[in-house]
Amino acid sequence: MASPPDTSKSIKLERYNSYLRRIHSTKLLNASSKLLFRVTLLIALVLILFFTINYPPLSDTPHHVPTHYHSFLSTNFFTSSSAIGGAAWEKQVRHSATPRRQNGMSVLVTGAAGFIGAHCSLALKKRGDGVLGLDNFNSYYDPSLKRSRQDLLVKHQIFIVEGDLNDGPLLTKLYDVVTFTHILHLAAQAGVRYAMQNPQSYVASNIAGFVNLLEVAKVANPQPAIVWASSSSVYGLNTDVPFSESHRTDHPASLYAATKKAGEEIAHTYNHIYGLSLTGLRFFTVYGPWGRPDMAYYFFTKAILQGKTIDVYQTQDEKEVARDFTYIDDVVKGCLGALDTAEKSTGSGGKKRGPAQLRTYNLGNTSPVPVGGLVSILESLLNIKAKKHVIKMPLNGDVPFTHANVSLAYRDFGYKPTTDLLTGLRKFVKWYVGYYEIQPRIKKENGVNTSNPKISA
Ligand SMILES: O=C(O)[C@H]1O[C@H](OP(=O)(O)OP(=O)(O)OC[C@H]2O[C@@H](n3ccc(=O)[nH]c3=O)[C@H](O)[C@@H]2O)[C@H](O)[C@@H](O)[C@H]1O
Repeated sequence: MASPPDTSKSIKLERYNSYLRRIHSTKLLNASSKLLFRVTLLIALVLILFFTINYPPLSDTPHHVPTHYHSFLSTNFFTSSSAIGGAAWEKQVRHSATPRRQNGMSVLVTGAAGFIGAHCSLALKKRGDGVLGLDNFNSYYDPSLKRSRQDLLVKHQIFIVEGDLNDGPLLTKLYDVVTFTHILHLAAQAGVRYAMQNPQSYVASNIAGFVNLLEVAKVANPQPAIVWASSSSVYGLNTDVPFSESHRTDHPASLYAATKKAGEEIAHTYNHIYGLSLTGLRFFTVYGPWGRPDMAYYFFTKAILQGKTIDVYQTQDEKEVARDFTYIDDVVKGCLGALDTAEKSTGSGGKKRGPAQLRTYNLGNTSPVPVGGLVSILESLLNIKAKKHVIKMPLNGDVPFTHANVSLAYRDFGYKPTTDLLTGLRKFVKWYVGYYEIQPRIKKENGVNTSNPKISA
């Protein structure tokens, strides 16, 4: 009989093989679960990234501008202040916007850290109206000047929200917190000549930004009355003098002027369709303390003090170029007059309920001065002879002259400019040398001293 086969070896082998299979399958399982874990992690990260980019939380970021506007906005736009949307922030917003007098207004001032915006904000606050500022603090000119204006406003309990006109959710949020009775819309891309360098910034602020503001205002309940900054530049190459509101404005000389003119047409549309009360103010070369460094009177002062040459423009036929320079305090009175006489908007729920007020006014000085005259006044106030380089005006959007007829503004809200160029520039120079801590060779008899002057609004 054959001996039975020795199975012990094959059983051992089988057990060993099964052990190896188990180890192998466990390893496989481990490897596949690791892979699964990594893939899940990656998907989660991608999803988080996607939602963060497309739906940024309102409360976490002060600036949430639609991505397609990013290219229009200056890099400085992204400087941040306190987080928007929190309880502390809402408290500041409410406090700033609450009027302190009976029947006072609650005004949203856009461009509040700007030249005219800062002066108007102070004037409104001083008489007991509530003011909330909005400004993007862009770097078109030295933002530290805007910060200094902000410091001044903060001292007067005026809070400026740091944000952009194109930020719809932010504007909506402001309306959720405050029932504004009025908007004084002064935020804009200003400057005639800069439009050749950065045309898109004019479209972004003066057209897209304005439309965005009106879109939010039209659905507000109640709708606010809006007073906003147009410009004397809309008269373009008009030769009828003085410029009256009924004159032609369809031949602008710069893109800046064209965007302001577009603003006037846009205002007409929102008034017509939605019953928004709209008043456009055509400002004529506004100057004064805390002014804009991109304007001629300002950078001429700087250049004269530094002994640098200034370009003084002439027309092509060698005539003097002239401007109806208007002092800031006069313009502030005009802005407040326009706000005081603005009628209520008539729409509600985004629908017009009746005809609403639509107005346009010149706010000028009614007495043009040639640029040469401006330079002579500065020479005399600074007691320094300017190094003048008289050249023909380059084709840069400038117009040869401006001259306002202000009878409409006088009739409707008593607008009457009272400051001549010498008086206004004296106040400007006094502020300038104080602000920049300059000790110029200023004649005492010019009434300019170097003590640090206060804003005169
Ligand atoms: O009323 C307005 O709606 C506009 O006013 C202002 O524009 P303008 O009236 O052009 O003021 P501004 O630049 O100070 O030039 C003053 C004079 O100096 C001449 N000028 C200028 C530069 C130069 O180098 N040389 C020179 O002679 C120049 O030819 C001009 O005659 C605002 O900037 C603008 O934002 C808008 O608000």
